[in-house]
Amino acid sequence: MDLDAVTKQSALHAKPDGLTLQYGTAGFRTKAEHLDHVMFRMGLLAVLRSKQTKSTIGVMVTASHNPEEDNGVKLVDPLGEMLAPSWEEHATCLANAEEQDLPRVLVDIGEKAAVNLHQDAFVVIGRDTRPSSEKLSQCVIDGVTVLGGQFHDYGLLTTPQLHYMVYCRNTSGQYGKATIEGYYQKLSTAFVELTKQAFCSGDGQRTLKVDCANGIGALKLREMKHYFSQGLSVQLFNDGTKGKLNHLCGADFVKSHQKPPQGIEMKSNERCCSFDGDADRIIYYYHDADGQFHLVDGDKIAALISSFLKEPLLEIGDSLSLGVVQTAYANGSSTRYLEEVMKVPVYCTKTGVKHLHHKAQEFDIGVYFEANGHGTVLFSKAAEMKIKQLAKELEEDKKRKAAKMLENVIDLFNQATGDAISDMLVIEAILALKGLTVQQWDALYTDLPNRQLKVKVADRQVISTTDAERQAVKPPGLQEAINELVKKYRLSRAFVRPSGTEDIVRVYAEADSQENADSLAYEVSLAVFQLAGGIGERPQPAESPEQFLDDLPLFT
Ligand SMILES: CC(=O)N[C@H]1[C@@H](OP(=O)(O)O)O[C@H](CO)[C@@H](O)[C@@H]1O
Ligand SMILES: [Mg+2]
Repeated sequence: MDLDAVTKQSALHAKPDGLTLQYGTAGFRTKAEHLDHVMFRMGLLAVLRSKQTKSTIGVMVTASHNPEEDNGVKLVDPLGEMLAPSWEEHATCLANAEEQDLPRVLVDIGEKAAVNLHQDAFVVIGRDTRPSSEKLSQCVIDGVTVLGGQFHDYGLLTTPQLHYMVYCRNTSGQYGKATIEGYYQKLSTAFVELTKQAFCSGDGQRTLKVDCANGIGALKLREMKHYFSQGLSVQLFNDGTKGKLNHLCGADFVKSHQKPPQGIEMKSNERCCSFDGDADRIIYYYHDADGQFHLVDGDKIAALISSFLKEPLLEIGDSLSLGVVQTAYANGSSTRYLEEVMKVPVYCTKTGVKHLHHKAQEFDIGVYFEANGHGTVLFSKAAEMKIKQLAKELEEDKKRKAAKMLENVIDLFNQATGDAISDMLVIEAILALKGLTVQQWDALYTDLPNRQLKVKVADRQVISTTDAERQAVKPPGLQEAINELVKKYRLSRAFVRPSGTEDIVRVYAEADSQENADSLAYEVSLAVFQLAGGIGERPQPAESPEQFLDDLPLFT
């Protein structure tokens, strides 16, 4: 390592005094103007990680669903998965080192992680459409270059596309071609193959309205839609030509406000969906004939996919294990439906896709979705080989068809991470094959009314949790208070946890009616405010439930 060169270059990306940041649930996120040094240093770290794993490492510049003025960065590990937890710690140390300590911290990480510095390094970089992203990705490149790493800058990509590129490059192209064209072709071929049957049976062409959150999803979907246009016609809204990124639109807005985005024309019973700002989440919704809004969220996506997969799995007669992974935010009705009606085992992990992804890897087929629409389905290598073999060998027509169908499903899902475009195509294929309308899909089960709130406290780390974040162990008395409040309502459940991406505590409550879910959420917020050091205004009862969401400024 040429540490003099690092020191010199680093001075051009100097760290603001006193700024400390944490590698959180989804990497570093804050106001874009504070990220120059973080980007440079993540370029350095990506080189070390690449040398250590002897693999290509990805760096994605994005702040997903957060406001346009924010930005962020995360590293992608060799098989397209999130950075290993021990390296998250290195990332935090490196990002927070004062200028004069940087060389020492760098050497330290190299030693602790036993990095062979003579090894070559290769880093791939992608960025979203934020105005700050281009300059910030140049800072990453400066960091990679000063440590002698090679790189390929893909420029504008969705987050899942960058994960895909990393996965392809580290499996010598076996997963697919590491180009944008390769991504489009792999997914659309699988989609067209999968839906051939449905469209032969005269269902005709289907249309879907897509709110692209004024983000990267719009650019990429516009390029891609020609590849699958015989099977599905997508109409793009909030395509970034006018509106601001994630402002009053996108998957996060729709899910948390439980209302449609601005900028989309919805006719009754039309199927619509929203991506988030970096196109790794998707949420569906529609207006019924009475003009009532219905949200079809990540839990319902998991239910649709699991019920679809069960059939061909039974047909091929091989006992491949299927499991569904959720978080505590999953609607209670969805868990009940999956366990009691679908008879599939359901597991709950901590919030954050890396936890769900990890758990889903334990099954032959692991379905995981956060309620907010981030998820995918993972097929173990063994399951994939088995299915491919059966698709080739089986004589009996029905069985072979089922295996072929599963083969295409494997190709259509992004095996590296949740992907709005890939999930959209899977969902559209399932609806077409099953002849289901969005209303019929929505009717699989009825969501329990629920409410999510945010509470500001002086230090959110005073709350610690256990049991996949469903129980608070600290501060003393908080869990007891929640238990008492929950007892007052029917079909009720509530929990609190410090957010990993915002400087707030999140409160979740569900109950038999919206009114009760709102009051329970309010009462629990008050308990948090009182017992966990609330600051600012005390939580108010929900005159307009949205006031809670709108009043609190995002920290990220
Ligand atoms: C309740 C909720 O939606 N939490 C989100 C949010 O995490 P928090 O730790 O809750 O801030 O951002 C994460 C990253 O995008 C996402 O994985 C997660 O689901
Ligand atoms: Mg996202």
